[in-house]
Amino acid sequence: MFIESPSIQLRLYNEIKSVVGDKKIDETYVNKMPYLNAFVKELLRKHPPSYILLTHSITEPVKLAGFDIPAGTHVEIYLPGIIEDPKIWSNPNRFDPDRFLAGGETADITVVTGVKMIPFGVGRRICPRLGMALLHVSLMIARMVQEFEWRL
Ligand code: HEM
Repeated sequence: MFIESPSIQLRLYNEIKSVVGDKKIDETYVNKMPYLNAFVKELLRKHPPSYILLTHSITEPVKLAGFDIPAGTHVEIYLPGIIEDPKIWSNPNRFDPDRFLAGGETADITVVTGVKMIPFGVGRRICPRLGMALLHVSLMIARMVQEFEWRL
């Protein structure tokens, strides 16, 4: 997304430059970069690596969104139902890291305080390596932007 948007790429680059200088970015800097963190969050909101989470099997009859689901049913969670819902997000189809900055929208990716954004799933089977994944995605993006200027 930063390749399509030079202004986003420039903000990422400027933040890296101001925090890291000429050193190579490593994991110790990632928490000091609010724009990078907002960018990665928006990336996982708008373009989660998988649009359908892992299948879950219903162990006892349950009502979901008004539907009676019998035990034994396999349930697929389709993320665009949440990602594209204007009741949940303002301008949901717009890629906009700023939505997470300056008191704007919030989303708890660990899903402790609410289910709004679930690229890593939710509940007991939530991705156990969520922290490691966030760090690696952040570092990959930051290194790409630090080393090169990307164009379409
Ligand atoms: C951006 C990267 C990643 C994303 C988006 C992601 C997403 C997910 C999702 C959606 C699930 C299913 C949760 C559910 O059942 O509802 C999951 C499960 C899992 N993930 Fe990840 N994951 C990522 C990276 C990783 C990494 C780096 C590791 C390990 C080093 C990992 C290990 C696992 C394991 C072991 C499970 C199964 C957990 C269980 O069923 O109890 N994931 N992940």
